[in-house]
Amino acid sequence: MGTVEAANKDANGSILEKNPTVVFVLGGPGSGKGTQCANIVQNFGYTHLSAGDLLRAEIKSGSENGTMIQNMIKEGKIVPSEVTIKLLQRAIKESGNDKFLIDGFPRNEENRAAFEKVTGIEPAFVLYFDCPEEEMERRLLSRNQGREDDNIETIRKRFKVFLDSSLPVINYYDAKGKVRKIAAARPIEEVFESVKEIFGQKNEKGFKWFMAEKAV
Ligand SMILES: Nc1ncnc2c1ncn2[C@@H]1O[C@H](COP(=O)(O)OP(=O)(O)OP(=O)(O)O)[C@@H](O)[C@H]1O
Ligand SMILES: Nc1ccn([C@@H]2O[C@H](COP(=O)(O)O)[C@@H](O)[C@H]2O)c(=O)n1
Ligand SMILES: [Mg+2]
Repeated sequence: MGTVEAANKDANGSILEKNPTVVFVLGGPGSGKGTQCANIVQNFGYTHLSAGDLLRAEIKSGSENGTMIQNMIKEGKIVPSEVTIKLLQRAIKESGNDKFLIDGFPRNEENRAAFEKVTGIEPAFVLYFDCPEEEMERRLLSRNQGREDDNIETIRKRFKVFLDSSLPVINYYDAKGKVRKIAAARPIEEVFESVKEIFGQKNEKGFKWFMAEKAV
């Protein structure tokens, strides 16, 4: 199968109608990915797909994978890619859109390689919210959304997984010139001003392509 066909394969191996634009939104737990994605959706017409939200919805749906997912999330561990990618592909197909913010994915090398292999999709770029742990910890402990993983014990495990498994994925994309790094330890509106600079400027492919070596 050629690249274009591979790029359009869905969860069942059938061919998707569109070849979507994908932006991966990465950053540590509590760095503000979900908050900023909501702003991007309002301003730039993307569909926001949070891998964590899709996994939590899968638990609630009573799926056969529910208990396994719940246990992984409680431990801050990464759910096998096969499960998460199926959820993402289904959401992409059901959205009817062709522009996606994929938030919290890929979280490790297995996520990254499996998504590329199964879908053939390369991200347009990777938005990386860079935030110190102390700030992320403060935010998570006062989020109050009833998440089972927003307790200090699980938060520490999530930070370790981020450093050990997720940062290498960000470094992988950085080496390909695809990372747009944002200094995230600022007020929400200020962070969004930097985000807008990245989404607001376009070239013939729809984006301003540049090397963001420093956080904007
Ligand atoms: N720039 C900011 N300044 C202060 N608080 C913020 C900022 N951005 C987000 N928050 C708050 O911090 C908490 C975490 O934000 P958010 O849920 O967007 O993070 P996240 O990166 O999606 O986290 P997770 O990976 O755990 O899903 C929320 O309560 C949110 O309101
Ligand atoms: N690619 C992913 C994304 C998330 N998880 C699990 O969900 C938890 C919460 O994710 P958030 O993005 O909402 O913080 C995360 O700690 C993982 O347990 C995953 O397995 N794979
Ligand atoms: Mg989130």
